[in-house]
Amino acid sequence: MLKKYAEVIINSESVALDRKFTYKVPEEMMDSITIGSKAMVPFGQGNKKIVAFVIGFTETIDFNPKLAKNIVSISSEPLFGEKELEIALFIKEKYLCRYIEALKLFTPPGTIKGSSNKVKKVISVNSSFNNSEDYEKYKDEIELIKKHNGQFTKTELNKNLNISIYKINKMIQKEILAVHDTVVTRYNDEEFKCYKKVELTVNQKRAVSQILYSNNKLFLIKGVTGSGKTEIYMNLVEDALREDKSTLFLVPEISLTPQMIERFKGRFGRNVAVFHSKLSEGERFDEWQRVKNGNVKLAIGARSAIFLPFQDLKYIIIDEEHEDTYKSEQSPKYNTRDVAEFKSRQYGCKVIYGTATPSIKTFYRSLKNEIKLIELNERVDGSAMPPISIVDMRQELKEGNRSIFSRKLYDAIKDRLERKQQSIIFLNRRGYSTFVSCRNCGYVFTCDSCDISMTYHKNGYLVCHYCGKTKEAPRICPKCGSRYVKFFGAGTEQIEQSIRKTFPSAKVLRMDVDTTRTKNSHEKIYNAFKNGEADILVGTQMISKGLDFPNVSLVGIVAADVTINLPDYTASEKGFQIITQVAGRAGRGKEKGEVILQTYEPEHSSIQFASSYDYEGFFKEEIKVRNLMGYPPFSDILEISIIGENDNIVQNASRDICKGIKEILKEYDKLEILGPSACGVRKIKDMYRWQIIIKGTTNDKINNDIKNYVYDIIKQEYNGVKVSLDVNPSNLL
Ligand SMILES: Nc1ncnc2c1ncn2[C@@H]1O[C@H](COP(=O)(O)OP(=O)(O)OP(=O)(O)O)[C@@H](O)[C@H]1O
Ligand SMILES: [Zn+2]
Repeated sequence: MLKKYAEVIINSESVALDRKFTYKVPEEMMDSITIGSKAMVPFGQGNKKIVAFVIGFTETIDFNPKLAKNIVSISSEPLFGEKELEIALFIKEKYLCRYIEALKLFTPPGTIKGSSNKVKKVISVNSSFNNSEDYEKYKDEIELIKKHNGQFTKTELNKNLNISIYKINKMIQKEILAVHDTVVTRYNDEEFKCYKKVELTVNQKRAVSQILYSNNKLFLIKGVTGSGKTEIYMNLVEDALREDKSTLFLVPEISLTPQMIERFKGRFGRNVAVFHSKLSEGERFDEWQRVKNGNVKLAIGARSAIFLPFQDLKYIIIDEEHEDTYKSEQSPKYNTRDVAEFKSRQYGCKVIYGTATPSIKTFYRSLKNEIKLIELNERVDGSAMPPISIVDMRQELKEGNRSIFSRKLYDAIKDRLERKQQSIIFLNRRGYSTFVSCRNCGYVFTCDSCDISMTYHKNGYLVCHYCGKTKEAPRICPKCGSRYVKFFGAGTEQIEQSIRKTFPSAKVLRMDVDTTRTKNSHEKIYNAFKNGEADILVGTQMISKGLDFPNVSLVGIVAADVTINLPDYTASEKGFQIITQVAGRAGRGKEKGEVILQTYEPEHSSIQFASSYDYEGFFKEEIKVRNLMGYPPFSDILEISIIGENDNIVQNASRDICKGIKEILKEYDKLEILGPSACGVRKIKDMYRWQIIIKGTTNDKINNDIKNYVYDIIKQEYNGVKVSLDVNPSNLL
């Protein structure tokens, strides 16, 4: 086709501009313009030049050709290719986002703004230099610099090799030294200790060859904690490398632990790209380029790494498959699993899901043979799974124990301290006390901006975990003036404090959002615990997965109830998963492991099944409930959130929208429309939140019809209100 006209998407967040625009391609550009070209185009009345992305070509247009404007210029290299465009369009349709949002997923970080390689001016000895008189004079410096040719800048030479700036300048003047630009690598180039290859167990070998030789494209490795899944992944990476092909290894953000990177870089060398949200834009740019240039054949990354520009993928591995973080919560609200499977269809690569506790949906798909199931039911060393004993905390209270620790957990911690073994104490709640209330009138201290109680932190402040607002902890109730202000519930801070008090000799570390804010803090805590500098690690879900410390023989779950009681249809699933995962941290070395689980609801099915490591039992029961209630995997969910500053207006808008949607969906009697109702947390950051939920067998067309309708009514009638749509959100809170 002649590239007479180009269809472009304007780089703008405005909903009104969310469509294709057509521009004329000047003749001199016809050869170089392609899909993915970044173009400058004149726009609007004033013909202001703005950035746009080329997504297609056409020979005819449906308006007066005289009105077609010319593209002004294009970038020398396209930012994305046809395959990437296909995925972007898939995401736009399925996850109801705008063109530009979907396209931006594929543009290298910062390139729209004009980021580029970082260069610095380094110095080396001029290759043509041969003046013996000068050589004698500067002999020492020349020899020194030669050893580090092209490595240092002027100031670095001065600092590292102790040569005066004056001398350096002089030598440059005399053309002994030459200055030139070099690209600075902004990725971590650290060398890691070799992570030795091991002989695979029979089960691991079987898993690897099933993946290698089967015609299936999708696999689920369901392997108990400590069954050696990582080693299987590494064998796949090697298999790809043998053919000079690439592997993408995805992990949840919080599992992107130093341990993981250490292992992969220790096995495969420095040429491993690492990609996650804590990197700076420059670092992300450089990693992106390394992949694009084919300089790395393996990337480890969190969700967004799925968009790295690999063209020769053989495997996409998704570790801890059950994790929520594979679903994006911001627009585009894509599900990484869907994108991976789309890529599999495009490139023919295999997708491997791995976890000890598959999500209900993925396991269900494996039973229907959409995904090939591979099971590993034993730990690598054949050791038993650490037994989980349940402690009923109601009974403890009855018998006069008011402490956070049951007697059993107390004894176990004490025992490990004596035997110089390590313990992990888990509580999925940070802070000191979960909420503060007045015993006299019942007043609960809540955040002014959010409909949520504030958490007491040890520094004497109340903190809102939704918006981060703080206020000084009160002594007197602001409502009734009483002095009986009491702190309820425990968080990780209090656990830490409590352990320090009860076991003064114990060395304790804490890992949660509050202790890992700075860049390398996570790594420091991890290393300290690994090196045996502490006896006890206290933490939230951050410590629940992936960690492999052989000296940990005790895991204490302080209050399992926290994880199973969220008002959401996935609560049981999440509860089961997290208990199993944390329990799996125990007994991974020579010592036998033990898990003590404290709860007020020992009869809860998640707790019962988890305590006997009975995934199948749990699944059977949960899938029944889902079927009965019509929840996924038996339906799809479209969640429409309506958000605004004024609760009344938000409610009114929600009702109107709901009415309209009922009208649109009236032929689809199998779809259930729930709401409008206030969200689980009704107000966050001063914004009121309502939701409408559509449940049933929806499809892209229905969803897009609803999207268009909703955006229209908002535009026309409810200017101050925002809506967002989410397809199969990971929870409905
Ligand atoms: N074939 C093997 N021989 C000896 N040791 C092995 C072998 N495979 C794995 N290991 C070791 O077993 C331990 C557990 O493996 P790994 O961390 O991969 O488990 P996992 O299945 O990923 O568990 P989790 O789900 O808890 O993360 C590691 O210390 C690993 O080095
Ligand atoms: Zn708040």
